[in-house]
Amino acid sequence: MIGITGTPGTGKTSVAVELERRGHRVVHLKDTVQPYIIEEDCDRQTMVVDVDRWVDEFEPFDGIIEGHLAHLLPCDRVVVLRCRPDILAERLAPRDYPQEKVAENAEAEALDVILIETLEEHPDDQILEVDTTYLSVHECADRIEQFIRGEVPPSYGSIDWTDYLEIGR
Ligand SMILES: Nc1ncnc2c1ncn2[C@@H]1O[C@H](COP(=O)(O)OP(=O)(O)OP(=O)(O)O)[C@@H](O)[C@H]1O
Repeated sequence: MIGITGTPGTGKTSVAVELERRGHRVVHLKDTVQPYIIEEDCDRQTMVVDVDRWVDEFEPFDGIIEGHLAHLLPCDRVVVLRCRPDILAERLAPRDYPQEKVAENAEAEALDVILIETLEEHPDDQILEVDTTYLSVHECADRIEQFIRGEVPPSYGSIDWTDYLEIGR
């Protein structure tokens, strides 16, 4: 099972749809969490999920799981999509999120939050970080397919976006 994770707006859904089009079996996290929703957080326009129970009850499969919690699952390998925080804020702009939520996501991206969480769950040699800032969805899908085939080695840690901590504030 390959996980595709990342901060909202990094392009997980877009690349997963492309990989699905190329014949991969893809499961979208948002289609699996419905039974685990505890409450709706209206201020943050988000659902609160019982993550522990969702992880416990998730049945691994041979394919790709896409979503911002995918790295918490027992994946064999994990792709962490990244996007430079200022560009991430631009990608999130059409969503009509409160400014606070855009800034929160940009800050999480600047602080490598999802990568750090991924490193807490998975060994180094199972992780590929992909900077999508200047890659098309097709190019991201190519990179992930190469990683799945073993043609691109695991790697992470070359990104430093601490200069972008104040984006959206
Ligand atoms: N590689 C890319 N280059 C440029 N724009 C992209 C790229 N990937 C996605 N986008 C655009 O960024 C926006 C967010 O993409 P997408 O919904 O796929 O992100 P996501 O990580 O799945 O977000 P969420 O976690 O909220 O579902 C969309 O408008 C999409 O068209």
